[in-house]
Amino acid sequence: MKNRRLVLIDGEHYPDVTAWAVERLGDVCCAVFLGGSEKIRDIRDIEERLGIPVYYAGDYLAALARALRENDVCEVVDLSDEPVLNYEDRFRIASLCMLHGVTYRGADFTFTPRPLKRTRKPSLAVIGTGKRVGKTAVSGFIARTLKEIANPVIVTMGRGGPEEPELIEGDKFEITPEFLVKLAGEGKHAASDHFENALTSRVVTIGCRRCGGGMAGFSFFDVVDEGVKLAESLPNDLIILEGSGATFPAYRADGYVLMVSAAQKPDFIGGYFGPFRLSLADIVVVTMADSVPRGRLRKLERIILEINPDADVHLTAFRPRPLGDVSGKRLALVMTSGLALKGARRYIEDMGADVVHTSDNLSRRPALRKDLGGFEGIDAVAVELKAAAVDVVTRWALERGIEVIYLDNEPVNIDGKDLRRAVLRLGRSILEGRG
Ligand SMILES: Nc1ncnc2c1ncn2[C@@H]1O[C@H](COP(=O)(O)OP(=O)(O)OP(=O)(O)O)[C@@H](O)[C@H]1O
Ligand SMILES: O=C(O)[C@@H](COP(=O)(O)O)OP(=O)(O)O
Repeated sequence: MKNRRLVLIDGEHYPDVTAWAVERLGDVCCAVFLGGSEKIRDIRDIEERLGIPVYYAGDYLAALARALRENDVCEVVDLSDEPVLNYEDRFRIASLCMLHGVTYRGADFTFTPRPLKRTRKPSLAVIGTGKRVGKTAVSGFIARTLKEIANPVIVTMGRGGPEEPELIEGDKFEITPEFLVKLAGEGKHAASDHFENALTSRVVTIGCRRCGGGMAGFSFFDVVDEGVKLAESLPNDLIILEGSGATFPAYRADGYVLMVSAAQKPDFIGGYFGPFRLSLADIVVVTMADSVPRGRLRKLERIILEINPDADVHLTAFRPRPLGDVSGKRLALVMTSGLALKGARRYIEDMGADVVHTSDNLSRRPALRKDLGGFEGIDAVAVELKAAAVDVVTRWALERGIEVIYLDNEPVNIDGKDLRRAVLRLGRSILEGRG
């Protein structure tokens, strides 16, 4: 029965002290010995004193993983402490507990995962280690790629999403600037991910709302369950579950693609709850890999493969994919960051555009409005469908009769591998595995 406890113990406590704590806890089915030898002679002494199985291995995480596989526990209680465990150790243990869906509780902390539900239809989760790491860009790429073998629907969960799941039949109608400005006029976040995915990939999308995000990746409140229920009722045969920021839907998907930005602090990938997300991943897409030195990329790859040796790691960069013709036009180019702008500008100019104005303030409305004031003599504005792209930029352009060309970000491999083939392989294994 799932209300039993596993305790973490060490040799820095006298066996009598550990036994006393186990007695006070109650309902303990087994223990994992983490190390330390100061106050014990032999692990078998502890096992005899406690009268429960004690798991032990050179690598305590391996011992804990085995104990969790072999025992149906609801929580792991940490009766250890410094110097056997430090902060890094505890976050590695916490990640493993989240992966197994069990609570990790210590003297002054508790990490509790949300139960991961299963979708009835085959599902693929597209999650990330942070905001703007490329989930939406890659999720759209995945949807366009898997349209070759499936009929996908993308369920998103943005902080600007609707209270009731909103169905956008991106496969049936073209999303225009006028349509989006009308939505913004109704008070909606018209740059929300479900609009962006429908626009860039011409697939069915369902927008949901979430508020708050924990450290392991769970949102505080969301309406994803209702969104998945709607997706299950549609004729689509594959559900793509897109995360938001560093949170992701509380579902055990059939496959995972994890986005990691090369620009993020390595500690956030290899530490805290990075190992939890990395352990879920079938494919790890390192985005913006062209914006950091090779040595840093190699270090990031080492971190990823040490934690998940089976992950298929792809080093990628983004290339702008205008959803309209930019050639021969005098353009204002508007994006969310200076790095993005620098990366995209030359590709847009190689397509024959004359970029005469730029702004990297798409997420900073006052500065963006100031930049717009200086956009003179342009034929069109090219803008990502994010942040203030509709309620500020698109509205400004339409009021002046200026064309709006939305930009998608297309992931391209810079490591000689083929992300498209990897996605097709994963998609096929999910469909066949659940077919
Ligand atoms: N060459 C580049 N270098 C750095 N950043 C880039 C480059 N090209 C595009 N970008 C940025 O990468 C980001 C990818 O955004 P995207 O919305 O796909 O991420 P996300 O993880 O889905 O974000 P959110 O959590 O907001 O949904 C965009 O903000 C884009 O401006
Ligand atoms: O509200 C949404 O759908 C997304 C995208 O909106 P922008 O960030 O692009 O404005 O925000 P998220 O909460 O995922 O960061």
